[in-house]
Amino acid sequence: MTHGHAVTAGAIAAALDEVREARPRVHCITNTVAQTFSANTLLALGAVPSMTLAADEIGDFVARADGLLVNLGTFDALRAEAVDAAMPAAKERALSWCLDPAHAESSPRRIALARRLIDLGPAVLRCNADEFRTLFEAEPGPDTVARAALRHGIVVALTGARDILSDGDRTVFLDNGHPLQARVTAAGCAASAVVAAFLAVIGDPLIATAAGLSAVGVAAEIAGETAAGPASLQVGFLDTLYGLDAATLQARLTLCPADVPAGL
Ligand SMILES: Nc1ncnc2c1ncn2[C@@H]1O[C@H](COP(=O)(O)OP(=O)(O)OP(=O)(O)O)[C@@H](O)[C@H]1O
Ligand SMILES: Cc1ncsc1CCO
Ligand SMILES: [Mg+2]
Repeated sequence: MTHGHAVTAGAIAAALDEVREARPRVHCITNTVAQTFSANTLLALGAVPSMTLAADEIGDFVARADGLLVNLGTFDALRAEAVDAAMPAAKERALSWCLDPAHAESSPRRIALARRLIDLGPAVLRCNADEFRTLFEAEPGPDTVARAALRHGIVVALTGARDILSDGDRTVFLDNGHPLQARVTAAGCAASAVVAAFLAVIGDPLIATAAGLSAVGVAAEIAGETAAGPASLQVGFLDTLYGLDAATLQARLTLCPADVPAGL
């Protein structure tokens, strides 16, 4: 395991500016529920989404992309073929990609798929607590997240009221966000798309993940201050993400290192 730099508020704020400047193209193999909101979230951030799934052209899209998301929600035959057709191009481009094992807990097929894709080496696995429990057969916590990251050589980002992020060496908590996010469908899927955009630009995958999830969390938190419910949260989130500047992100960031015992 290579030891990366400390995950600092300054590095996270700088990452937002870098992503805005780079305008990365992010190809998303994602579920039918998440597609429009994820594309709008990427556009609000300043990234360029594409969503095509057809096996005979997805390779061309990925060949032009800077980032890639694979999300297992509504994982039908079209999406299964899309993943197989996309992977050679992603490998050729050496893309750092994000895996979202949406609803892995719901079927044995989904668990097997998620495990097969983890073995293909995503840079980041972004999951919720149910998905984490199912995939790693452990209760979510900083030590179990760090152990999963270390075992697979990836960043594991577990989201919820408190996000826990680890690359097996560095483990951090992020407390930004708003409870109404859990009442907007595919908020986590959109967060994974944002992580894919940051991975396309930022070389350190843990810093990319922390920056992506904190941009989402801070935007939701600000939007939540005036939202009347889930619908206005969703609208306000897109507007706030669009207008979010690095100084506001840095000022509102609630990041702290987690103390994980050595020798996992
Ligand atoms: N109670 C909460 N308080 C603050 N932030 C939250 C809360 N619940 C979720 N979030 C935030 O919402 C975002 C989505 O995470 P969540 O864990 O709900 O994803 P998910 O379960 O995969 O969602 P979906 O499958 O609907 O896309 C994350 O950025 C997370 O930090
Ligand atoms: C509701 C739903 N069903 C499959 S994917 C999805 C959105 C993310 O949970
Ligand atoms: Mg999810």
